[in-house]
Amino acid sequence: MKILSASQTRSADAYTIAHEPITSLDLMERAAGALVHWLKQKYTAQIPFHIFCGPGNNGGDGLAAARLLHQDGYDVWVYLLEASQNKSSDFTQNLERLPQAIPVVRVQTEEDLPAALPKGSIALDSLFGSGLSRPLEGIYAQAVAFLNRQPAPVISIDIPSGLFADAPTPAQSAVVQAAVTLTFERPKMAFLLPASGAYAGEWHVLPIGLHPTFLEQTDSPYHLLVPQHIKSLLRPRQKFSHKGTFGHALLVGGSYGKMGAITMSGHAALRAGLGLLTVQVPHIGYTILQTALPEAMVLTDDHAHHLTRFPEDLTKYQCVGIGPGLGQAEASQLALERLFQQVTPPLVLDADALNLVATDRLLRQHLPPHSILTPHPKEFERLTGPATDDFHRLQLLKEFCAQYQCYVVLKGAHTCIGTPAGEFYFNTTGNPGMATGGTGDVLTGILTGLRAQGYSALEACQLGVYLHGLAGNLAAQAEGQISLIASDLYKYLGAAFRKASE
Ligand SMILES: NC(=O)C1=CN([C@@H]2O[C@H](COP(=O)(O)OP(=O)(O)OC[C@H]3O[C@@H](n4cnc5c(N)ncnc54)[C@H](OP(=O)(O)O)[C@@H]3O)[C@@H](O)[C@H]2O)[C@@H](O)CC1
Ligand SMILES: Nc1ncnc2c1ncn2[C@@H]1O[C@H](COP(=O)(O)OP(=O)(O)O)[C@@H](O)[C@H]1O
Ligand SMILES: [K+]
Repeated sequence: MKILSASQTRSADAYTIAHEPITSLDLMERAAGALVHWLKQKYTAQIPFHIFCGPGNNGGDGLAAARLLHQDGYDVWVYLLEASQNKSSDFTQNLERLPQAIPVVRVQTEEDLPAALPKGSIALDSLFGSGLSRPLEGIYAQAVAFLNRQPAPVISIDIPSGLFADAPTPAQSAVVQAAVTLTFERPKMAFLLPASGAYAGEWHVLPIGLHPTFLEQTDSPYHLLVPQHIKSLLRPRQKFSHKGTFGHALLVGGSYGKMGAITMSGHAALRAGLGLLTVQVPHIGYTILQTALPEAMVLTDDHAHHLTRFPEDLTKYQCVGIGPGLGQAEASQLALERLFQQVTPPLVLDADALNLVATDRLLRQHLPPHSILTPHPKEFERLTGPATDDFHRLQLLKEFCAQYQCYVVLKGAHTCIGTPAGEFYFNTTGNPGMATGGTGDVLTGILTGLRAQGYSALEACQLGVYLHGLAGNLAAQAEGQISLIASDLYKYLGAAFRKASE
């Protein structure tokens, strides 16, 4: 699903108004109807709503929602913050349509704000939406500070006021801290990035029937991974298939004290449907692997504690995953240099393999094209240099993927897959329970297992990242987020495959 910029959203609104056709006022009515429908599912008419409206169409949404909630028997208070001269015409018309019975407070100075919102009420933030053109100041910033100190939960309409949809919001700006954001048609980029995403709280997308032709014809490099797409990628097993049908992968890693990482990757690769798995570990890992992962074949390095060489013949493997628990011994770095100078099967590089690539220019220069790299933000910035903000990090991601013709899985709450073609795919599954050691190793195993089965690099990244997060969600449902550990992810991977194919 494409993610649209604020200006594309404006064009989508305009296109819908012209081609459906529908008046702008009626489109706003539809948006407000979707908002109120959502609110009514969640809150009974005993809950009072305090609605803070700005001068633009976002404020217009708030006014229309106030009228609809009032008609449905809810207690509603409206606070008008319209210092701006440019009130939108839909705002003005919705103000005229506001029933007399709704109390309206005109807020021009801080003194006009109430001391506090009554206990048990909900605040709706419709101060500014995607039309925000500069940081909030004066009474608008004061209203934001007021909302942020209320115990009442704040529900933001379309986007937390003060947050830029698709550019960095300057530090120290006044931004509403929403408990929930109800956003129209598509999530905004800002929701997917760590610095800004926290303001949106839990966000829900409300479809408002923007014109499908516009959505189809508009190009965006930014995409969201959605269940329908994931389902379309999954390949069901055929009756006469055999283990050879599902690929043979090699996983390389593990070092003294870090054998768990490669063991978990191995479990995950097999649970991802892989036909055959060989794991290469340093000598001390032999018994550990044979015991903990009897389904895998094991090759041992001559060295007891770390990797010094890759197998001579790699042609029998359809994918090689390198990195979990690898360590950064000089001999391992040399082994990687030798590997990169030959023709290799598709590679998945993680953890210390990435750290070695980051410190060794030769390795970077010879990075085999179409490799999959799976850094967390710190590992990523070791590869590219520091990012000044989340949007700059995406720019670095784009440049890195283009320069090295590789796929980068930039891990986080909304993991982002960067591609050589300059596209970005944001994940929608996963939860903070997954912020625990070893979950990245599990992802490496899943990606290696999928790639070896013949999924393309992009397909493997999309499927792997989505299923890894979905397994995390299913594990959290059963075990809770706090107690979730990395091995739960491959325990629930089967359930994730089943759910994704429903
Ligand atoms: N039919 C449709 O189009 C639909 C639209 N929908 C809704 O519309 C919302 C977008 O509406 P919008 O474009 O009117 O923008 P919005 O954010 O309300 O305010 C812009 C106004 O604020 C002003 N302003 C900006 N920054 C400012 C600042 N820092 N401090 C002070 N003023 C500032 C700016 O003035 P200017 O920048 O020119 O000074 C302008 O006057 C969207 O999020 C969704 O909720 C839905 O109903 C679906 C149908
Ligand atoms: N808050 C979060 N929400 C969703 N997923 C998360 C969150 N925190 C971490 N994850 C996921 O957990 C994994 C952590 O990987 P990584 O940092 O490499 O861990 P490790 O090195 O311990 O294996 C990534 O796939 C990441 O997307
Ligand atoms: K808002």
